[in-house]
Amino acid sequence: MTLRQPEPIPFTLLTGFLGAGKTTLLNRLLRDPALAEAAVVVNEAGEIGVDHLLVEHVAEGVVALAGGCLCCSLRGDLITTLEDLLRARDNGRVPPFQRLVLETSGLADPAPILQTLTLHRYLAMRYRLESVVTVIDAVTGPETIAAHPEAARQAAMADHIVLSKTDLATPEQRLLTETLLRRLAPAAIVQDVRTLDIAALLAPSVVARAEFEPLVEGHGAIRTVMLTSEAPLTRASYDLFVELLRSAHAPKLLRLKGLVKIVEEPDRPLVVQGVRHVFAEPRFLDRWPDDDRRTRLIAIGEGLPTELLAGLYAAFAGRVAPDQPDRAALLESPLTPRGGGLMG
Ligand SMILES: Nc1nc2c(ncn2[C@@H]2O[C@H](COP(=O)(O)OP(=O)(O)OP(=O)(O)O)[C@@H](O)[C@H]2O)c(=O)[nH]1
Repeated sequence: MTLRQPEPIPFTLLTGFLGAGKTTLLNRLLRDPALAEAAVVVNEAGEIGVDHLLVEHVAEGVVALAGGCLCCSLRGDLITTLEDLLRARDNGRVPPFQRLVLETSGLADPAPILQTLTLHRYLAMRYRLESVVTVIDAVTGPETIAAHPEAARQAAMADHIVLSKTDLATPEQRLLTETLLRRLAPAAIVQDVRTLDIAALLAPSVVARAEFEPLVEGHGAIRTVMLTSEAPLTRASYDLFVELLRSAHAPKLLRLKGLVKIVEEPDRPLVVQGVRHVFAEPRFLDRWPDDDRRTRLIAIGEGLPTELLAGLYAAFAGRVAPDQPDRAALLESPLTPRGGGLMG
């Protein structure tokens, strides 16, 4: 009697630069019946990830791989995670998921991740790479690609590109992004997120993917700072904290995201979502996604001094809602760096 090889599980790599819209897209995909039986692995560069908390709907099927970047320090962890998932599936400890989606951190170079998965004998037998889906911000895409080699690689390795923020882009910005993508990824199928065809997005790639050597390890001067705090902020202090970060440091603050503990709403965390100077309207989750009820913020920027972000947060957490004179004082405070400050 011969043992039948199990069918390989289709696997989609979801990538895109910091804040491009990967998690937003993932949440949308996971609501689609085509992905109802998917396992999801989310990687983040911070010591403690928050992205997996922001992935809705599949709380139990989401595995977070935080603590480093998959393309640098976490390759071994990725192998272990994917092996563990298979074992749990084979033993019936998790439902027999029919697809794997791996969301990379925004700074990941996809090449070493693909190499890890395609060169590993067992994983290559059990998972079949179906496509690389790259999310590109239609507003900031060209600027990001010009400044960050990781972003250029993510675009160049895509089978499918999803253009996000097309609702915000001017016709000129969009044209510039599309023109650049035609040069960088001529074979990729480009879709607007607003008119997304999910079936087409999940279809196996038919174009042979070019081989890429991994980038040199590390991501230059980009650093991730994780802030955790028991101390809650009042809603007014939160608004001021963000206003300060945004006005004084946005040029070098690539990403700020996480959950904030708010005095007035102890049972619901406030979700912070900032990409450069653009901050989404903050919203409360219905409840804390896990037992950890601390503020957890991740800031990613060029040369971020941890102490300053923590100091700024502490300055706001330590006071009740500042009134106008206090606010003026804070804006003048030495904690409020200017010209090459927090991120400089
Ligand atoms: N207007 C608009 N906002 C969007 C769109 N896609 C994402 N966003 C917003 O952009 C911000 C970042 O989105 P995320 O989905 O968290 O981006 P990400 O790529 O997962 O971010 P990282 O994991 O930090 O790299 C959030 O505030 C989203 O609501 C879009 O198509 N239009």
